[in-house]
Amino acid sequence: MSLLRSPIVSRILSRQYATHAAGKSPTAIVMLNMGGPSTVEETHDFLKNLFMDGDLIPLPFQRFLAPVIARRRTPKIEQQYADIGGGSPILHYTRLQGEGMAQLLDELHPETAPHKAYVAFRYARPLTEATAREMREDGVKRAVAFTQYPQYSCSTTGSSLNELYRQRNNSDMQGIEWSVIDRWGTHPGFIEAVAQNIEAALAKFPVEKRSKTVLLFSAHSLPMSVVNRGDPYVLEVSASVAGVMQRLGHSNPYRLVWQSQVGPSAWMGMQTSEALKGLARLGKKQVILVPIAFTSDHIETLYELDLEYSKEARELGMQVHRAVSLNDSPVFIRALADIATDHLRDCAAGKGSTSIQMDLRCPGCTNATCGQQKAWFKRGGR
Ligand SMILES: C=CC1=C(C)c2cc3[nH]c(cc4nc(cc5[nH]c(cc1n2)c(C)c5CCC(=O)O)C(CCC(=O)O)=C4C)c(C)c3C=C
Ligand SMILES: [Fe+2]
Ligand SMILES: [Fe+2]
Repeated sequence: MSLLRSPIVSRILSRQYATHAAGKSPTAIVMLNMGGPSTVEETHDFLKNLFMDGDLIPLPFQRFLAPVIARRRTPKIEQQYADIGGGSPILHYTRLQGEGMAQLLDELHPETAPHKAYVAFRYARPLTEATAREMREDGVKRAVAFTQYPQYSCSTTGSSLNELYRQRNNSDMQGIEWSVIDRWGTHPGFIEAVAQNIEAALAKFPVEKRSKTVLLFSAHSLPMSVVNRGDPYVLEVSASVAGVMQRLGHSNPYRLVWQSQVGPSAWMGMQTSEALKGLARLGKKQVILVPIAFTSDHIETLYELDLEYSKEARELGMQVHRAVSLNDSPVFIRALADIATDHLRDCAAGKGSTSIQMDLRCPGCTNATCGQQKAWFKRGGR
């Protein structure tokens, strides 16, 4: 079937036509995430943008060092994207999730309809500038910055919000009223979607082995320098794990471990790969790996968990399955729509344009942009 004739594409086109015909500018729901290279060739630009980001990796002489590090790292990471099928699926799934969410939102919150999902990535296309251009062309006057990181960190959601703030004087951004959905790691719909994927993975083990299977929740680690300045990410990931375990009725033993450390500094542990080795040594050989801090597949699930760690674990005689990522889960897409609905209702009720928690900077934060950004969003982006 040609792409243009597929039911999902024709539904989206007819919604866009209806919006245009009604002459009403859409309420923009801007899906913020880091992004990933959609093709292997985009890997270098992705890494360069990533290492240029002082909110994620503050480097001395950043403008000079970042391109050097990116170039050196590119061949290894290109190979990893080639090994997972030729690129990151983040854009594919973010668009799918956003379009599904916007459709549900039109029904759940008709007061602000029509809704249109936009994607603004921090390090890969579409970058914030391109998204802002698209929003101006659509005549957007009201926008919700909706982080796609369930748990807040200054190095992830904070970085995306700082970038939106830096772009505020861009002519495409003028006249837009903003509000922010800055975290949602304990939302019941998110918890339910993760729990259902764990149950499906548990079903792969024979009934008599199921309750002994260890659930190993794995999240991208953070440098200890970030944790120690009071970043809320570790606390919020832990809260997500607690929520999932409560929903599962504490049916299994579990741990939260951390993956994907980069570079020589100290990072939050225990590392996922070490935890698997430790469990093998203790004779706990049935494990389910559960990605808990990302909403779609990416290099950390498809390469690190599925290819690297699972292979190592099998060599230690372990049986390891991975809970699938949220990707196209309808339960998750409904959760996104519910989160956005609650937010739009709260805004209409005058309850503020960000969460109360977003107002509080990390006690050790010395990044002036963080403070200015929070104040700007609190004023509705004015
Ligand atoms: C919640 C998720 C993530 C946090 C927190 C996070 C922090 C963080 N990351 C780096 C450095 C790198 N991350 C890289 C890739 C990458 N990171 C995440 C998520 C989080 N990062 C994802 C989903 C991805 C992959 C994207 C995809 O596959 O599409 C990379 C590039 C890959 C590599 O070179 O290894 C780097 C570098 C730091 C320093 C950091 C906290 C400060
Ligand atoms: Fe990362
Ligand atoms: Fe900060």
